[in-house]
Amino acid sequence: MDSGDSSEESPIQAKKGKSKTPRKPKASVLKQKSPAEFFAENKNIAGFDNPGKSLYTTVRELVENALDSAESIAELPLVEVTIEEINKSKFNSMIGLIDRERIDEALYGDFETDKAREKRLAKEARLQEVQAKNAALGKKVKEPTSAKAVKGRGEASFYRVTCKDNGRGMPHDDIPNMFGRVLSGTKYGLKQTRGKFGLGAKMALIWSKMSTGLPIEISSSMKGQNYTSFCRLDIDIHRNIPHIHLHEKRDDKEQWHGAEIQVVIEGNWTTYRSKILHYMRQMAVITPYAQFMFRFVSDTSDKTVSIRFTRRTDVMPAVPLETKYHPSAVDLLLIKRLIGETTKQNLLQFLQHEFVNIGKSHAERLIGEMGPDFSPKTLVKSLTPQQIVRIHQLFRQAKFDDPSGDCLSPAGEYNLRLGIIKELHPDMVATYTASAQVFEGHPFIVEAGVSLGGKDVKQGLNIFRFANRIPLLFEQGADVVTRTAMKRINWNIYKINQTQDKIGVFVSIVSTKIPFKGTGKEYIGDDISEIATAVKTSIRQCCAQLKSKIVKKIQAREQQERKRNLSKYIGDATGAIYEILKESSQLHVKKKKLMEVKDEDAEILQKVSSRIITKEILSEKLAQHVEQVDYEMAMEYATQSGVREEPRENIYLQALEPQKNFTDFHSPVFVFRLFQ
Ligand SMILES: Nc1ncnc2c1ncn2[C@@H]1O[C@H](COP(=O)(O)OP(=O)(O)OP(=O)(O)O)[C@@H](O)[C@H]1O
Repeated sequence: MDSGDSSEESPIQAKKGKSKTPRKPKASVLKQKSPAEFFAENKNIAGFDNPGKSLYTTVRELVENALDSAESIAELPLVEVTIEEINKSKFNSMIGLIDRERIDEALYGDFETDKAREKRLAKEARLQEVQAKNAALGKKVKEPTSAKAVKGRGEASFYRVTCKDNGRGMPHDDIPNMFGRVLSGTKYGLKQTRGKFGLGAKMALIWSKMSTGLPIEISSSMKGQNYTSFCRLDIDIHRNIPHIHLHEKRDDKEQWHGAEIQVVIEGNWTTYRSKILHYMRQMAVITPYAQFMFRFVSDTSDKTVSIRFTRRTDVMPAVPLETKYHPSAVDLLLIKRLIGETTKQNLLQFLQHEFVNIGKSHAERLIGEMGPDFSPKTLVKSLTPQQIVRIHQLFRQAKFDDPSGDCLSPAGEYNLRLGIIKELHPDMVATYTASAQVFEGHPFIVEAGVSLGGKDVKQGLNIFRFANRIPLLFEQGADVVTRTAMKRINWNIYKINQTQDKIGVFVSIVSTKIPFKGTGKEYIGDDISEIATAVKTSIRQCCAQLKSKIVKKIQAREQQERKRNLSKYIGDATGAIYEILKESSQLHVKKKKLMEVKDEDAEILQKVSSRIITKEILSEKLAQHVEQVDYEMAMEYATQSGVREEPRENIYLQALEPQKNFTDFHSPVFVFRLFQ
């Protein structure tokens, strides 16, 4: 398997050896690798970089398969994910290995020499001292990390990951190939799906084979079947074929349809816990019509986690449709493949039926342009390699209408908004769906949401990215969404403070081809101008909606503050005025004749002494006056800023389903659209 055979030595290494005559380098031997071998050796390509990431990717692959499966039969998804921690002795008993006590401690990676122990204890004592001092000064004290708690290099953690769904299930006979043959799947057509490569589930199996040696177990039942298929298998890495341990039909007593996949792998819950929980939460945001049950089960009960992400709506995006290729999205190889697969006889039919946006007359014109050795009747299977190159050249140069986004299935503004509200509880949220656009012949749709405030949201930008309704959690920095939100949106002009406010930015991109960058399906590059522009426009549209709400809120707050400021002094002012009035009224009674008091003032003083004017009445009148002044100030402000009528506000409506039959009613201030 390993081409760099360890027995081989380089000429440089050989020189260092005792022998004076350098060994001859062996002639390189031609070897082949199976796809399974390749991915086993380069598992980071598929997101299996280390045990922690492998646990995360396994969960992700199984959940995405479960959703694809339920949605393919238009069933509201119900997905149950359980990660069960398996301690070492349980794992050993599972594989039939007897637990052995350590005899020669010094053999182990975590062995501590007396000197090292002394050093560690001294360090711990010093740390404790510092902490005691800090505690005495009322400073924050960090939890001490005991060096003993650090695991030895060889101490692995094992987990049983189970994912159960209510999807389509799988045909009994196909199961072994679906799980035991790398690069086999049912999602290769030109269609918006979460899965694409026919790799994910097999990678989980390869990782389990590499880390625990245990097989994968699949239970599945399809609608209308009276049995459940059960299959336990692993993969023959060298031959890239399934190695079946057990494959049988069992009674389906529950009338269940769906699949349950179970795999035991090495992982690291401690380091990837938050990533896995974030992933589940973000999946719940973009899939509010699904019900997710997530459990982490451990012998240590305080580690146990159980979270239900409840379904909030029955409105499910339409099932994405398989579409044909756009002429500008094909290469030579693809044209050859389409020629090989087509059922059409001649070139005219082939062009019309195997591609989108080529009608009959358009096809005739294209054939005319190809040259004299082409005719509408040319048999497509008889095309020479040169002729195929000519077709390809013309496809690259000719003008075609853009493909429509009808085959795509975005989450929908309704679902996106609902998902954000249900998981984040923001103070404000705005959403926007851009119309379908095209990149290299592939249609794509960008949807965006921007929220302010909410639970578990940090100050500043909180970016949530989705591609074909999969949350993307890694490689955030280089992603088109992150870059756009950080660099190309002037948040200030929308009255949003980029560093102080808790801003949620949600961008979901769906397409028949997501132009992922890098090796994993982790981020979309910033270099595709069509996508970058659509992302920017969508975020800005959301911000514009929020701005009108924010301005209203600021005005209301200012008015409240003005009123509060005035009201604040009512008590003191009343007290002071009343005291003066009281004193004056007493004086007035005593020296009535001596004092020169105007009639109306005398009347007031009279009312004060006869308690017709009391402190309470005075306070009440002042409060009424503040109310009046406040109203007048608000009116004056409104007149100055040009608002002469009731304030207007834009409303943003989005149809739940893109329907074409409608009637518009126009008024000077709005258009009312009625769908039939
Ligand atoms: N839960 C499931 N329900 C029904 N079919 C499933 C399920 N899980 C896997 N499959 C089938 O097995 C095939 C292989 O799955 P796998 O995860 O290896 O690849 P994929 O989902 O097609 O693509 P990707 O590697 O991009 O995820 C799928 O195409 C699907 O047909």
